[in-house]
Amino acid sequence: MFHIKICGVLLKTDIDAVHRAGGDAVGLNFFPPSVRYLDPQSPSTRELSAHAAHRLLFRVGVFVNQPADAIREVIDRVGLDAIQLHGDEMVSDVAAWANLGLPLIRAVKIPGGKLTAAEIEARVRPWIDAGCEVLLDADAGSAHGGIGRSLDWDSLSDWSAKFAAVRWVLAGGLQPENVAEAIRVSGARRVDVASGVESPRGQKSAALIAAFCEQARNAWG
Ligand SMILES: O=C(O)c1ccccc1N[C@@H]1O[C@H](COP(=O)(O)O)[C@@H](O)[C@H]1O
Repeated sequence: MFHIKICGVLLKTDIDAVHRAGGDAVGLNFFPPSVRYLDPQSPSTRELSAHAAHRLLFRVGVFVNQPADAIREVIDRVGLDAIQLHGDEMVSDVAAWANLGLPLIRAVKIPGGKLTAAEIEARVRPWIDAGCEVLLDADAGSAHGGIGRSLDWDSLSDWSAKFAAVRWVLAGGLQPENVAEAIRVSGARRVDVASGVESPRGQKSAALIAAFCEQARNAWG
């Protein structure tokens, strides 16, 4: 689906920076409390999404606890390529979102500290079996995401080695300084970042986006 996703873009210049840096996806955030929130009713959000499509970037809509009907309205109005469910959604409800006809990415919140491969697998497996791709992020409490908290990459390495067929995305606390190490230790083939490429918080930095993408690509060789 993508290798490097820069999440929470707000401006066309952010999208141009992702394109220049060699990222292949952007996240459009539709969670109102987030500093990265985009109003789906605003014409500028549709223009932003169209600009990402023009740059051939994969557009992922980030939603928190939104019913399928509400997400359908955003898709129709803004244009998206995939849906990221980043709240407390229940796997038993997945059919409603699957009916929207776009790939589903489930953010699985992983608690801090060491976990066994079996403990991670227990959290991930129901979503994989329901047809979702999974993005592993730190538990951010009521913020749900985007707070720069890292996972225990060693634990992920044990899990991904045992369950090598699972396609997954590493998120949580990544930044230019640690993304190569995170990839090396965890074995991630895909990464996602929001706060780690911002300065100040909420404002994407073209220099940090470029450094992040370069470090990730170098780590993959
Ligand atoms: O970015 C946000 O504000 C956000 C809000 C609610 C749900 C998800 C959000 N972002 C996602 O969280 C991960 C991790 O963020 P960070 O890199 O640790 O700052 C991010 O990649 C987004 O997919």
